[in-house]
Amino acid sequence: MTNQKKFKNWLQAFQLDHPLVIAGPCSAETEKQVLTIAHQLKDTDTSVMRAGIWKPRTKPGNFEGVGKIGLDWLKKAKAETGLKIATEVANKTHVDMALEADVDVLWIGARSTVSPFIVQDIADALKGTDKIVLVKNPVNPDLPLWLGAIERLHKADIQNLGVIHRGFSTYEKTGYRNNPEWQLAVDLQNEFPDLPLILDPSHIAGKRDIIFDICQTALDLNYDGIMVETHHTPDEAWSDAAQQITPQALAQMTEDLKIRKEHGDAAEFKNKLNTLRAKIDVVDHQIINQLGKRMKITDDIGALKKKNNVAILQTKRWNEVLDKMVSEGQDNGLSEEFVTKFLKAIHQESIAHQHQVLVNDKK
Ligand SMILES: O=C(O)C(=O)C[C@]1(C(=O)O)C=C[C@@H](O)C=C1
Repeated sequence: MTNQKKFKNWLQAFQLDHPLVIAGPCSAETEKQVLTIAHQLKDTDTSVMRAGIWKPRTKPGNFEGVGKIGLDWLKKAKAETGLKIATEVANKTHVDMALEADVDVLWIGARSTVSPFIVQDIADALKGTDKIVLVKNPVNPDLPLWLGAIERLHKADIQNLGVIHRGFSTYEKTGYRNNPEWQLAVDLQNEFPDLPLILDPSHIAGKRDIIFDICQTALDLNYDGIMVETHHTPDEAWSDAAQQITPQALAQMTEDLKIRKEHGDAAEFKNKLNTLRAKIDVVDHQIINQLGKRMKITDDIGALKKKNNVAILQTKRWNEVLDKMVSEGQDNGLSEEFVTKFLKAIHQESIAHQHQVLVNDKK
């Protein structure tokens, strides 16, 4: 599958002068709840109302969605407000019911995207549909797996495709419910610049207070839209209460978000940008050179260790290096998360170099 301009067609058909907004509750709970939220969303930038009908939950015993009846409530919401409607599908039965209810946008959840079997079943059930089908990233940060799912749908002749970035599971504590790993979405965008890319800030954040910042980052990275979990009484929501915001908060947020253009034309802007990019090129060059020098020193240490029969991994020393650099990083405006990741990558490379020296006699 290669990038195609026509991937953008369905998005352009919305004729929006702002990013696409998909909003609505994590789960449809009651008819009254769905209709109340729909009417409140009608007065915002929202074009599509979302609601989970079947909810994949980590543990059994939690609320697992209202099922088919929720589709009737969504249909009613569509009839009363003119909003398009969206829900998650995870198997052929869901797909059949959603198509029968004339759901406009169907998305495949992160827990389904991980399984090529599930994705293939859904692709087969959706074959040739003109509905919009969005694929959430798999729970694990695996770009080929994400792309593979999109390709399966593309092969099933589904024309209106897009992706949703909802962040990735991690064992480490990061301050996010699901780590954004922005680089992965940027890599996907580089390969498929015309495939609409929607952000799901709710699942990345896990809590309300950082949703705005996550959305702004995505808009700065040219995302095409946002899908935000929205509830008229978020604290009383039956699922994911902490990450839902009110339709009023959503309206305020979309007003405050800055939409930046991908390209600027003014000559002055171009000149200044070129100057700043030239400065970045110089610094990047220095970073790579210095890293090369550091690795050469590592090789020397490797040779010394070999002679003295000392192990490569020196945890105590490494933790000292890490602590010192995290603190220096903070003085230089670099987050602990970034410095730790950066140094871990250096350490791995260092170990690989020494391994070459000790095992393969490189030096
Ligand atoms: O100090 C050492 O013993 C090294 O080999 C250098 C180094 C590093 O890259 O800084 C590499 C591996 C060790 O685990 C600790 C530190």
